Amino acid sequence: MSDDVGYTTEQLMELAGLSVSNVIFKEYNIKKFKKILICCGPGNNGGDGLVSARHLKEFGYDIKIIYPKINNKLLFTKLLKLLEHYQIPVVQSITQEELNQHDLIIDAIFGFSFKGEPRNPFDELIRMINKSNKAVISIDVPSGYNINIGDTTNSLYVDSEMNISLMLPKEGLKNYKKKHYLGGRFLPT
Ligand SMILES: NC(=O)C1=CN([C@@H]2O[C@H](COP(=O)(O)OP(=O)(O)OC[C@H]3O[C@@H](n4cnc5c(N)ncnc54)[C@H](O)[C@@H]3O)[C@@H](O)[C@H]2O)[C@H](O)CC1
Repeated sequence: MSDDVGYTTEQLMELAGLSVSNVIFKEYNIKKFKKILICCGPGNNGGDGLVSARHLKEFGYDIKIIYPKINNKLLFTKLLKLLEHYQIPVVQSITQEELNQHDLIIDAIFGFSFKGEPRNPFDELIRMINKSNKAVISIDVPSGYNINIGDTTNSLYVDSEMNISLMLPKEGLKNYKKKHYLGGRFLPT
């Protein structure tokens, strides 16, 4: 699959994961934020998380991935294989206590294809992230946000301190008040 400027999803994901890693390296001092947990969802947003894991490990961070619903498409199988080579642990469930042992949490659970309210097991994971009081950053959109209207009353979403939008900020982030980066591939207008 490719977009209208000829990049494959794999290439765009690689650019996205690299951009995310560069922002984290700039913003989160490696001594203070050594241990990073990357929470990956079942779609391409989760794929961005899997890519950034590899780059962040190259930068020197200790990385662990929680990936509750593994995507069986070839692209994801290849990404997981690479992570094995990098000796990055991938688990399918985590306790609150284990999650709290990290210095920084990356929310790569849902991006622009999220709909409705987060379902099991991601609802519980989002609650655990919000309970942790750790630094949390979101990729593309805070998971659980309605991408058209943002956070809605009573909705469950990741309360991150920073968002890294990919390509262009989504409509729902119009009133986003936290730190906000733009990364990934910039499409010509
Ligand atoms: N070409 C691009 O624009 C690129 C985008 N990138 C990133 O990919 C995401 C969008 O990816 P996509 O696969 O379309 O969807 P998501 O990752 O957002 O999630 C889909 C996944 O989630 C499940 N799901 C949806 N709603 C729920 C729910 N309420 N509860 C539980 N599960 C839900 C759904 O079934 C799917 O399995 C974009 O934001 C960027 O981060 C890449 O960078 C590549 C290029």
